[in-house]
Amino acid sequence: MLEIQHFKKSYPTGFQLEIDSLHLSKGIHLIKGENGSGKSTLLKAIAGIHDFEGDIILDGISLKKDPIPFRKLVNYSEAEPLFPDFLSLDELIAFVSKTKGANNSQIDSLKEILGIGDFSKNAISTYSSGMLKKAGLILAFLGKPSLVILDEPYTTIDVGSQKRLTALVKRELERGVSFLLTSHIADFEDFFAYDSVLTIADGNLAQSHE
Ligand SMILES: Nc1ncnc2c1ncn2[C@@H]1O[C@H](COP(=O)(O)OP(=O)(O)OP(=O)(O)O)[C@@H](O)[C@H]1O
Repeated sequence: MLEIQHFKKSYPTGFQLEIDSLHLSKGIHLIKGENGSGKSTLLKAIAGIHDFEGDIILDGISLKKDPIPFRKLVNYSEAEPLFPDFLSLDELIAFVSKTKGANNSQIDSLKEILGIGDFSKNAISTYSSGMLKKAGLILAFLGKPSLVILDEPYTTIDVGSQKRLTALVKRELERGVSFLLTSHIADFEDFFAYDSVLTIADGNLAQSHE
């Protein structure tokens, strides 16, 4: 499903993450690591958000050679999502739905699952932290992604929404969507039957198969 080749990302602060070669099979994968170890750095690169050395290939499509078709296949929910304050979530959903090919029935169903009520009509500037997280999450499920990246998906959302999110991830997995997740929740390793666990430490990544 996903191949990472000769990956290197460094920041002016001196932080560097290097992955010579990594293969992720179709399914669900967990990324673990301490604060500041480089999890979000890797996820942003896979989502095509920031530059890096090397290449990432999803379903045979190279991010470096074919960035637009690649990005159509990847959906990403940030740990701390930021959106323009003056837009409403409904406006964001309409925009992303056009690019990702989502229809109204998918939008309505995702809104119900994630507990997104009338607040989606209001400007982002009025949202609580949980509402903001739900905004990021719904956008990550729109259309027909091959890979959904969820960075800290459970932070700040209420317990009912957490349970429905878990069921949603399991349903989409059965439909053939792959997932890459991070979480600092203590027993998160028990939430899903991961196909592999990736551990980042000291700028390097190790993979173990469950
Ligand atoms: N835009 C940036 N510019 C410079 N340094 C950055 C930038 N983003 C992240 N870093 C640095 O890169 C390192 C890895 O950060 P990253 O956000 O990937 O960690 P993380 O594993 O996701 O952490 P956390 O668990 O706290 O979310 C940190 O040392 C951080 O300070």
